[in-house]
Amino acid sequence: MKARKMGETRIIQNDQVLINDLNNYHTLFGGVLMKKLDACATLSACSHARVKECVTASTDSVNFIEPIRQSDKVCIESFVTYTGKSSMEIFCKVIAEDMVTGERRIATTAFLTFVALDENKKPIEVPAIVAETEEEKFLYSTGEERAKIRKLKRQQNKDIVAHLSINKPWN
Ligand SMILES: CC(=O)SCCNC(=O)CCNC(=O)[C@H](O)C(C)(C)COP(=O)(O)OP(=O)(O)OC[C@H]1O[C@@H](n2cnc3c(N)ncnc32)[C@H](O)[C@@H]1OP(=O)(O)O
Repeated sequence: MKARKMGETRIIQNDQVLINDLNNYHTLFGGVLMKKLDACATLSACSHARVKECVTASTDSVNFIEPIRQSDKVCIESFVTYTGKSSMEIFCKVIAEDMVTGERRIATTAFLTFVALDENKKPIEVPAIVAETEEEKFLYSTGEERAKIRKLKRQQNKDIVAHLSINKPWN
């Protein structure tokens, strides 16, 4: 399977901040942004795997670094930064740009893990990824460590799930 360049998986979405997407503090709702990240990351994953279905397996912490205001333009960038057998790590970078001053700042970052599925909804192998720019090379070189932590967290979560009740809370 031929490796794909990170740039080929890069999705860029520019957006305005709509009034209905604001919270009580007049900044963009975190949940609204998370939905946008998931949508961009899906396109990055599918561009890499070239299959019909790529599902979100997990999301690492979403880091809300700076609030996003209504006067900002929001630019979401997502691209594949690391791959396993069937899984893909997608990095999302959100830049808020003040539309009056033009000042740009990193507002949010997140890593999401997607899994490519075949026609029978089973995990299917994905191509390797090739980093080209300095930013891409840094993200790739630190990917193995993040993958290890994720594996550990998955196991921890399995232990938690094994202890969860599925009884109706009111019984
Ligand atoms: C775009 C959307 O909105 S999709 C909707 C939300 N997402 C979903 O509904 C997905 C629901 N979950 C699932 O279908 C399954 O749990 C799957 C497909 C994610 C994993 O299926 P499993 O049968 O557990 O597959 P398996 O154990 O073989 O793991 C497949 C790969 O996923 C990775 N993986 C599975 N769960 C996780 C997780 N929580 N975090 C990170 N990676 C994970 C595995 O490490 C493995 O990677 P590799 O192939 O690169 O080694």
